[in-house]
Amino acid sequence: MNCKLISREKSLQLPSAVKHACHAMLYAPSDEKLFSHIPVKYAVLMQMRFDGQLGFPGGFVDLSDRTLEEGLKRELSEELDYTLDFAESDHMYCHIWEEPIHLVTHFYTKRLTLAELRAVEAAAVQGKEFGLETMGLVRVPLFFLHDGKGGLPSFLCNNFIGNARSQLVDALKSLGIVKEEQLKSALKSSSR
Ligand SMILES: O=c1[nH]cnc2c1ncn2[C@H]1C[C@H](O)[C@@H](COP(=O)(O)OP(=O)(O)O)O1
Repeated sequence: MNCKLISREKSLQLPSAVKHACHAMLYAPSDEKLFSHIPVKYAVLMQMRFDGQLGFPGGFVDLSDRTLEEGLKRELSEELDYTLDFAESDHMYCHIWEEPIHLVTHFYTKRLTLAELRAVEAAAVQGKEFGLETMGLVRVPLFFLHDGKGGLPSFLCNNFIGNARSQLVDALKSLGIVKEEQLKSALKSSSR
């Protein structure tokens, strides 16, 4: 992937021709159980985009947005028909891309309650972008089936936009949602 880590501070000093896009991983602790006995532990949201790739909700920051977080809030409200506030502390990291356009992608994570996350899911299907820009929110299967492939390893075999796949893996690791060893094994089986 043709992108490099850059600090948030440096990214904001780049020339105005460089575009900024913000995307967010919404997640919630969950007491749900798969097949009534496998604890799910967390619900993590991604979305199926219009182009058939998986990514996180969000999009380009406009000149009218006073801050990155305001741009993210506006994009989420357009895409998901749900209003969520973001703080600078929700910013996880950002990357600069030189090809195909000069772009900085900012990645945020936001912890919700399960009730809030379900409200986001319910609102999204009513949103004006549902079935158009956004083909639907999906929960990331975080479990591992006995065959070693089903669950997270299979999910990681999908097509992801930009660096959304590594954003997902980094967030699952840094937030302690999936253990490092399990992530390594999921990445290994998904590359076979
Ligand atoms: O989830 C993502 N993670 C990293 N980069 C992403 C993600 N989704 C899109 N992108 C990149 C590639 C796109 O060209 C830009 C803008 O994003 P997009 O969501 O398509 O923007 P609009 O909704 O059209 O504003 O970011």
